[in-house]
Amino acid sequence: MTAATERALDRLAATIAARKGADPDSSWTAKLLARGPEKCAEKFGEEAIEAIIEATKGDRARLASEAADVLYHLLVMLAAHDLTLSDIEAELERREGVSGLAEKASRGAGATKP
Ligand SMILES: N=c1c2ncn([C@@H]3O[C@H](COP(=O)(O)OP(=O)(O)OP(=O)(O)O)[C@@H](O)[C@H]3O)c2ncn1[C@@H]1O[C@H](COP(=O)(O)O)[C@@H](O)[C@H]1O
Repeated sequence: MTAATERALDRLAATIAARKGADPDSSWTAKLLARGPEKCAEKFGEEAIEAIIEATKGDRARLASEAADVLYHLLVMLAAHDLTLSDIEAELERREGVSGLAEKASRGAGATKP
């Protein structure tokens, strides 16, 4: 991830946080949040499936567009649960340096295929 992408993600997260409690008629984000956490999760799921479909087709531009939808809807779903990008970054930092293979072995999960 480039520094520019990080900044865009931070700005988007801040915009989404600012939409909490805003007038639903003034903003798509506010409208989605007003419909509740379950609706936000449903929309995230729909966008994830659209990204999966594009990933199987090989059109990188369309996949990038769908991936942007996924990130936006992920942040909205997290905001619906009062989770911030910082919360997720803290979890990612906690995992840094721990191989997925080692983590899996520590849980006694034997499979070696992803
Ligand atoms: N990044 C996004 C973003 N990505 C997707 N979307 C919206 O998410 C909606 C998805 O709805 P739908 O699933 O119905 O649309 P669809 O995926 O095209 O599906 P179909 O219509 O094909 O069924 C669309 O209206 C998109 O415009 C977004 N809406 C807002 N943002 C960001 O959030 C900011 C604040 O937006 P508002 O809250 O609307 O002010 C914006 O400035 C943007 O930076």
